Amino acid sequence: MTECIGYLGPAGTYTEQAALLYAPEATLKPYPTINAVGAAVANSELDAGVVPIENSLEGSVTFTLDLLISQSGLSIRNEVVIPIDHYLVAPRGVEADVVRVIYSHPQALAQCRGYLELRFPQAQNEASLSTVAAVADMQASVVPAAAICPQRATEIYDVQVLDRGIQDSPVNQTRFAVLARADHAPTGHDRTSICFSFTVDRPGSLYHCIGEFSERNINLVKIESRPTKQALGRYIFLIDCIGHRAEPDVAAALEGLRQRVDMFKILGSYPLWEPADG
Ligand SMILES: O=C(O)C(=O)Cc1ccccc1
Repeated sequence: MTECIGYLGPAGTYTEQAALLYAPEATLKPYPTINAVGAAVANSELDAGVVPIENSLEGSVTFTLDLLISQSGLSIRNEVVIPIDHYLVAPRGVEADVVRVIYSHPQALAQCRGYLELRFPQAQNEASLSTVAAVADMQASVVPAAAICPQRATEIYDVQVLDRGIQDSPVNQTRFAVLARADHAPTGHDRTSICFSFTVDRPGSLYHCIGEFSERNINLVKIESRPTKQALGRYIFLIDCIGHRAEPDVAAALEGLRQRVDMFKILGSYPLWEPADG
């Protein structure tokens, strides 16, 4: 049966591109927010959902991290990485020198921060739910507006392209997570994502947790923290390591860590993304 896969829409977003690359045969369904995609996966309305998780210029997409931390019944089943090339568009007849508002997804605005400060110092930046929602917001604007969007959106909407490649670095890649109710079976080239927190703050707590991996020669590829949202200065740590949770060394490290912490959650083991050109 064809899989039904949700994504942060509407049609034309970078997330849709990632979903198409991941599952060209699937039925794709757009959702307005990352949380809506997560909820639809968790309640079985969807087989899977694609959401952005990390960008090479801007770092983590915190909405997605917070969703993974808080929503039960949700795992990462795969990852997809695509290059991001931003276009600046305006309604036909609106030239760059009259633009007063620029709409986009907060990640896209952040990835073009330097360009916007240099070229549009007077324009106000406005957050939209996605880069394609930004084009609709721009068209509804009563003041002259522009939007930062993917090339695909310039084909879907009747807009004029003011500029392209406007991100602050030519190397701009986003990693997307494919969310499902279960993670992936081992492939031999996997990554595992976990999160955990401590109730009591003691010297060396985090050091000993990380030691569980280094003792077993397991490579950590990401570590960061999010606020618990319960008290200032209290954090949930997120770690990615190489290997699958079913591999004996990884399983032992995870068990060792679990015994050292108060909250522990495996967000998923899934195959490492392999670029098409190897
Ligand atoms: O808004 C989009 O098109 C998205 O898919 C989110 C996003 C925004 C900016 C870079 C990568 C993904």
